[in-house]
Amino acid sequence: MKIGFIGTGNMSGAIIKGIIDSKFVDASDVHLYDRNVDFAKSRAEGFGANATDTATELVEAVDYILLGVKPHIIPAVVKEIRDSLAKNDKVLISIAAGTSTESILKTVGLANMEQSIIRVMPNMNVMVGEGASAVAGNENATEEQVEFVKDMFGTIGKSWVLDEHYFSAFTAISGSMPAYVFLFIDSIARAGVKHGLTKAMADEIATQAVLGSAKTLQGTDDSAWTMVDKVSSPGGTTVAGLLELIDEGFISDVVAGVDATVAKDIELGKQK
Ligand SMILES: NC(=O)C1=CN([C@@H]2O[C@H](COP(=O)(O)OP(=O)(O)OC[C@H]3O[C@@H](n4cnc5c(N)ncnc54)[C@H](O)[C@@H]3O)[C@@H](O)[C@H]2O)C=CC1
Ligand SMILES: O=C(O)[C@@H]1CCC=N1
Repeated sequence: MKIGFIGTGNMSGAIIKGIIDSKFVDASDVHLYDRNVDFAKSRAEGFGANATDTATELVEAVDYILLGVKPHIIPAVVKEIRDSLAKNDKVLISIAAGTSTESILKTVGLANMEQSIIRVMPNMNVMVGEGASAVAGNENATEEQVEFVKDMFGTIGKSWVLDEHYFSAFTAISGSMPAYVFLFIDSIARAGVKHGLTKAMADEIATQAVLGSAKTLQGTDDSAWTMVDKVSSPGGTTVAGLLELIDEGFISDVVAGVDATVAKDIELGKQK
């Protein structure tokens, strides 16, 4: 299968790197187009992939087209490629936050074309093969097409087929989550600096501690909460810090952050 990317910024770049590194696709079967044509060309050169001068040229060249542009740009891009889509049996993939498959069909008049659209919410960690991506097909997408896209994201992390209804929640606890984890790591490291470590050393230690904790949790049947108990020795250091964190609002702060992310995703959807 040939896969095309319209918009080759941060997220597309992470996905392209992931699917080429994992050998899901050969670089020669990847085609890139960006409004900034020179940028797409240099990206393509770096990956050993192809670049096109127009979006319609890209559509002609591939089987699956991933829209890697910001949510508000989606209608303009789909309008641009609508005629090429109509002539061919191509599958559209959208990774845009707050953008339902139905809104893509409606806003750009694809509704009469039985256009297959597959919505994916990945996260930045696809870059290192550790993404967490949700996949949902619209009513025109075949099971085979949905499976193909699930497999594509499954080679660069974990992927689940998920009802679109849950995409806002998924965006909050996965799509946006790397930023929140980076903030957590930075906060931990900063605390280390307060207590005398260098920032470089503290960054490295905090990153490894978070990585190891995630791996430990993945490797056990115990819940996160049970693991909290296992680290907390009676009368020890952990429980002292834990109670202070909870007292200072750690749990409710995290939930409030997730709530705000969900609300923004819903708001983005309404702006269409
Ligand atoms: N950054 C992230 O961690 C994640 C982003 N997303 C979604 O991915 C999408 C892209 O986000 P980023 O990669 O962060 O944005 P970005 O700003 O890094 O990349 C967007 C690219 O689209 C190009 N572009 C703009 N207008 C265009 C047009 N008319 N035709 C062709 N190319 C055009 C820009 O030149 C740019 O290279 C968004 O819809 C976002 O919601 C989803 C999950 C995670
Ligand atoms: O911040 C955003 O809107 C995108 C969606 C998930 C991660 N980045």
